[in-house]
Amino acid sequence: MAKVYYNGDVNEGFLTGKTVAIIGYGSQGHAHALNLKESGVDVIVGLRQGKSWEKAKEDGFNVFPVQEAAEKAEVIMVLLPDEQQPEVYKASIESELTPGKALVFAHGFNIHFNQIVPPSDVDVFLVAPKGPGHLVRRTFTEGAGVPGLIAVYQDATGEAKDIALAYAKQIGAARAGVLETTFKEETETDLFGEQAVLCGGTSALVKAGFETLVEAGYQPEIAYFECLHELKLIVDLMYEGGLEYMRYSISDTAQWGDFQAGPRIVTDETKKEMKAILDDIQKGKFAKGWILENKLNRPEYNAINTAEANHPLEVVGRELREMMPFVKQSKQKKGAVNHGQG
Ligand SMILES: NC(=O)C1=CN([C@@H]2O[C@H](COP(=O)(O)OP(=O)(O)OC[C@H]3O[C@@H](n4cnc5c(N)ncnc54)[C@H](OP(=O)(O)O)[C@@H]3O)[C@@H](O)[C@H]2O)C=CC1
Ligand SMILES: CC[C@](O)(C(C)=O)C(=O)O
Ligand SMILES: [Mg+2]
Ligand SMILES: [Mg+2]
Repeated sequence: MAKVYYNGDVNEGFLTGKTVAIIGYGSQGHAHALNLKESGVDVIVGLRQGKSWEKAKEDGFNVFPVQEAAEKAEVIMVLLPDEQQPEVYKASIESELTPGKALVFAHGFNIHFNQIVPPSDVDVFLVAPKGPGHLVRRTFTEGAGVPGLIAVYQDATGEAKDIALAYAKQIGAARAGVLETTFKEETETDLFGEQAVLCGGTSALVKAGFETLVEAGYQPEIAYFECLHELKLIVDLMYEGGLEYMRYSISDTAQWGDFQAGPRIVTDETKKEMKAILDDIQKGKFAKGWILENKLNRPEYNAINTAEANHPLEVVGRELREMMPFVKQSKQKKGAVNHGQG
């Protein structure tokens, strides 16, 4: 079994006396900055002028233009959107990477796919929470945490792994468990997970279920509750106790249906497609396409995004959630709204 690091295994002292610059104050950025600050770490934030700048200031941070923040810090955590990172790195971070500093990421994309090539005399590592930033923040405030991965790409100081572990501990990840990996493994598994299972696979499953019921004449509101709203309640049980606990809680009728229907939905064909998706990731085909899509100003991304927002599932869901004030809406992932509450 792999070594899993918990709080007691980690010496947070490796961050003592170091200033950490959090570059970006979005989903991950606000969570890392606030969790580190509340763990006693000296944190500054690097941004461009705009909404996030104001939000980070409201949250009590000293905020600087990216280059100034990178200049002031020993540990520079890059929490900008992946596609923005290479340009900002070239313009404002590279020049501030004096020997012995640490360049840090929450995802290995730009290092693994050679979009950022750091100098050899700095530490380069990643601390990648295995969960959305708003949950990294929310769980931390609740005394819990989201698991994380660390990986060292360059160890110029001889302390890169210890600093990575200390960072992971101070954002709360070692409360849940931290594993060591490589940039390659983190990048490929993260892309696969979000595409095939967590985001792509789940969204497609929910939509197909909703459409099947509505096309058969059932009420959209019932289809929404059945295929989307209740998914959270079912996944919560899996989170707490695996498939076993979910199946313990559901009826035996549902469990028999699960055994019979599941393999008809996720078939050998589906698994073959999953393997093809993984292959595209491993060979760099997905990365190449995403980089190109951004160079072209995201024509396909924007068109799909608009169509998805207008899908009947989303329309009916918005109306139903209005009547459920207890369902939190962390509305603007990218907009630094409601970051404090997750
Ligand atoms: N989202 C998640 O939960 C997870 C993300 N990651 C990784 O974490 C990293 C950050 O992702 P995520 O948190 O989603 O990013 P976001 O899209 O939430 O980041 C947006 C932030 O970046 C700022 N920003 C964007 N462009 C620039 C720029 N050119 N110059 C300065 N600031 C800029 C925005 O400021 P402004 O308000 O001015 O636009 C905002 O503060 C990525 O590497 C991602 O793969 C890893 C695990 C999970
Ligand atoms: C599942 C999506 C994710 O990988 C994440 C929240 O971990 C991301 O890139 O946002
Ligand atoms: Mg992820
Ligand atoms: Mg990801």
